[in-house]
Parts: sequence; C-alpha cells; structure tokens
Amino acid sequence: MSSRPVFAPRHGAIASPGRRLFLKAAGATALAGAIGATPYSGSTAHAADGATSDVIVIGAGYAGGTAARELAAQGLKVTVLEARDRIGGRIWTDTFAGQRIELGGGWLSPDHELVAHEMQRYGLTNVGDVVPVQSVMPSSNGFQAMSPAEANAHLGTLFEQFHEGSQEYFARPHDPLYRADLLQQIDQLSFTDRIAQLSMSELDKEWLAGYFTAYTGNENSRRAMTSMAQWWALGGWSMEGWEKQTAYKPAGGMTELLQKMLATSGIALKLSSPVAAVTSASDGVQVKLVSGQVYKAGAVVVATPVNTWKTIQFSPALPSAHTAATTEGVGVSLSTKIWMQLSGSVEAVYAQGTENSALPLMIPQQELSGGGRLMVGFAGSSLNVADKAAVQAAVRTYIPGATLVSYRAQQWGADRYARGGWGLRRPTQLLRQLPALHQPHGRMVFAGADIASGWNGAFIEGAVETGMRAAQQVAALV
Ligand SMILES: Cc1cc2nc3c(=O)[nH]c(=O)nc-3n(C[C@H](O)[C@H](O)[C@H](O)COP(=O)(O)OP(=O)(O)OC[C@H]3O[C@@H](n4cnc5c(N)ncnc54)[C@H](O)[C@@H]3O)c2cc1C
Repeated sequence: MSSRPVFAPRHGAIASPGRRLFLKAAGATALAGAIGATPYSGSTAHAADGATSDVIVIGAGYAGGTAARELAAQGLKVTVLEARDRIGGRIWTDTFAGQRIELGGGWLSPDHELVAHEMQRYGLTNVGDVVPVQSVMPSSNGFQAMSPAEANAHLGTLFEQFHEGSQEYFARPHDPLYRADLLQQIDQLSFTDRIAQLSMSELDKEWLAGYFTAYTGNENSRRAMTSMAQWWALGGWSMEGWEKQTAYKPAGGMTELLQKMLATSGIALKLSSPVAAVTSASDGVQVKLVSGQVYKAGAVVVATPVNTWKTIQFSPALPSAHTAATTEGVGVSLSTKIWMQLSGSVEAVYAQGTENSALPLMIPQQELSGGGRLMVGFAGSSLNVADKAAVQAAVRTYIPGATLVSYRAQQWGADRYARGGWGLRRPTQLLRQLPALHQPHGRMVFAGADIASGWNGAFIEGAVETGMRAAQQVAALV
C-alpha cells in the first residue's frame, strides 16, 4: 500500500456561509460589479431557463462524476452539464460483434486504490483479462514469436534501463514534484531522447520505441518520458507491477461504476448540454451552454479534458499555465482504438510492432461462441482505419492468413469533446504547468485525469483523484 492519503467521502449536509451568500445574490444582477469578470454576454432572458445550484460540474466523465458525487454527499445541490448524450467521456462501454466492448479505457489494476475502494463501495468486482499464449515481437528480420513470459522478461530489462534513476527522481510516485530538483533535466526528455541515451542494441531500442509509440500515438519525440517513468514508479518499479495495469477489467464494464456514482441523490445530470462559456465573479458563476441557456451556481468544477479548455470561453481568462496546457495539448493527438473480429481458429496472440507500424499494439480478447476471436489494437498514424484491406494487412503482419470479418475504430483525436485520447504530458509540462493547474481560478476549479498528481492521463484512477480534490476545493468556495 502506498502512503498517499485515501480520500474518505464526507456525508451530511453542510450549509456553508459561502453557499448562503451566493443564493442571496443569485438575482439578475448577481454578477454585476464582478471582480475581474467581464460583463456576461449571454441573454439574461435565458437565465430563467437554467437552474440555480450550489455547484455546477462541467463534464460527466470519472473526474466530474466523482466531484459531483462527493459534493452531493455533502448536501449540496449539484448540476452536471455534459456535452454528449451519454456519460463516461473517454470511457465508452458499447457493443461490437455481439460483445460488450470498451471504446475508451478498458483495464484496471489493483494498484488503482481509489477505484478499488469505489468498486468495493458499490459492490462491483473485476475479472481477469484474456491471458496471451504467444507474443509476436520485432526481430532483426521482421517479427518473431516467443512465449509471453520470455517477451516480458526481456522487455522488463529494457524498461529498467529506460527508467533508471526513477526511484530517486520519483521517490514518492504520487507526489511527482517531491524531488523537483532532480527532474530539471529529465523532464525535458522525450521518449526518443531517452532511448538515444541508452547503451543497447538497435533491436532493443526498436522494442522500446515500438512499445512506447502505442502510448504516444506515434509521437515518441514529442511526449515526455517522465509520464511513463511516473507510471513505472507507481507500479512499484517492476515489470510485474507494470503488467498489472492491463490485467483486469470491471465485470460489468467500465461505465457501470460511474453510473452508480451519478445516481446519488442531489445530482441533476443534463446530457446533450455542451458548455460554451464560464464566467466567475466574486459571488458566483454563470455557465452558458452553446444553446444559450444559462446556469448559475456558487462554484464550478471544470472536468473536461485539458485539450477542450480552449473551446470554452472563460472569464476571467484562464491563467497562463492553463492556456499553455490546452494550446500544447495533453491528450494524445492520435489515439485510435480499434476492435477487430477475426474468423476461424485464432490463438490469443499478443503482438507489438515497431515505431512506425500500422498497428503498434494488438491484444487478444475473447473467443467468440460462433468461432473466431476479438482483438483490440491501437492504430499507428500510417494506418487508414477507413480502409478494411489496410486493417487486415496490419493484422496479417502478426498473424499471417488471419481474416478480418469486421472492425470498429474510435478516433479520439477527432472527437470534439475529447480532442485527444488518454493524457501523456509533453516535455517540461510536469514542472512548468502541473502545480498551477491544481489551483482554483476565482470560483472555478479544475479536475480530470490529464492533471492528476498520481495515475495521470491514461487511468480513471487519476480522474477520481482529481474529482476528490476538486470537491474539497469547492467546499471552501461555497
Ligand atoms: C483509447 C483509450 C484507452 C484508455 N485506456 C485506459 C485503461 O485501460 N484504463 C484506464 O483506467 N484509463 C484508460 N484510459 C484513460 C481514461 O479513459 C481517462 O483517463 C479518463 O476516462 C478521463 O476521465 P476524465 O473525467 O478526466 O475525462 P473525460 O472522460 O474525457 O470526461 C470529460 C467529459 O467532459 C465532457 N465535455 C467536454 N467538453 C465539454 C463541454 N464543452 N461541455 C460539457 N461537457 C464537455 C466530455 O464529453 C466528457 O464526458 C484510456 C483512454 C483512451 C482514450
């Protein structure tokens, strides 16, 4: 167990002075004379259409859902405004080939303590994922099949070299800036930079570059190696710990836990409600939808992906660290998860490509009762996912003769309410931006896996962490 604090939900109604202050001032002129706020441009006629709450949460992903649940449990009236017609955000449980699939995040680890705690709280359980029987890995003249144990053992030695020093510079993995003094140089490194520093064979470097490219979305030279190093540290600096990250799935799908959290009384969930503008004043906030409808509250939790902040008009304008983060982007630009139905007898083959492979990573999923197997992969930038023949050719790189029956690809980089996939910081973003992104801005607080201290970016654990923090920050504002 790590020594980080476990956030216990606080129950019971709290009638804070701030809350009363806002409710008293919540008339048409409530925002007049706002400190540092520009006059609100929305039609006040619409204001009557929107509800007044204690807190507005923008975004019904795991960060927003956690914040909303925590705040409602404190007795506050919470309105959640979600742009999509579904909850979950970058978690999206759906169906394909008659099977339940995850188009966004799909795996959990027992190391994700906050999520494990939430699962237990709602009586939910995990199941083990399919265990590969064979690994296909790059070789000097193409690809080689080997046992998963052999492949992972070798990959583990390469990871140890890649992450050498992380026990010191990430001595407290949940507090990544604890040894900020040791990070000055290393936080500037991309994956490519770090690989270039290592003394190992070109093939070993190819193994590393091929593995990482699935995470960086073909941006090994533009993503920070400290992101991966922090995950490695969080997993206990071992391959065994790392492998756990994709070992389990929730038995009822990734969205079920969030559904339970949002079912808390006191939460009003408004789907299909994209937010266009947020105005924070001394006595409250106004949130304007694209439709023009206006909602008012004492504080707002902005729980949308960092990459989407630039699509919302904030007043007062966001601080420079937030503006830089959303301009540079944290969510991986190319993040295309692709589910494939293969026919015939297909073994549970795990496959990893090289840096520019069309399909850098392919992971075996369940056998189908009528024959065939599902595979899930992550597309490289060279794969045109609209071209079935190209997808089949990519699979055949690893399994010659495989027949692709159908497939479904989700391109998160092209998704307007995500504008990227999982978060993976760019060089220098950790030191330059992270502390500032945790600070409230007027009556706005920020949440999201992209800005988590611990399991950041690619894990709902990080979203839950930030939802908890946001709720604590809001409690001081309302
Ligand atoms: C392909 C893929 C694979 C992944 N694999 C894993 C995995 O195996 N395990 C794991 O734990 N995590 C995984 N992740 C990461 C995980 O999905 C995310 O870290 C997590 O879901 C982010 O939660 P969030 O609440 O911070 O953001 P989101 O889930 O993105 O939620 C933000 C919400 O804000 C909404 N929104 C955006 N703009 C607006 C607006 N203007 N107005 C109103 N609402 C708005 C969005 O619609 C969305 O619902 C994966 C992600 C992807 C994309």
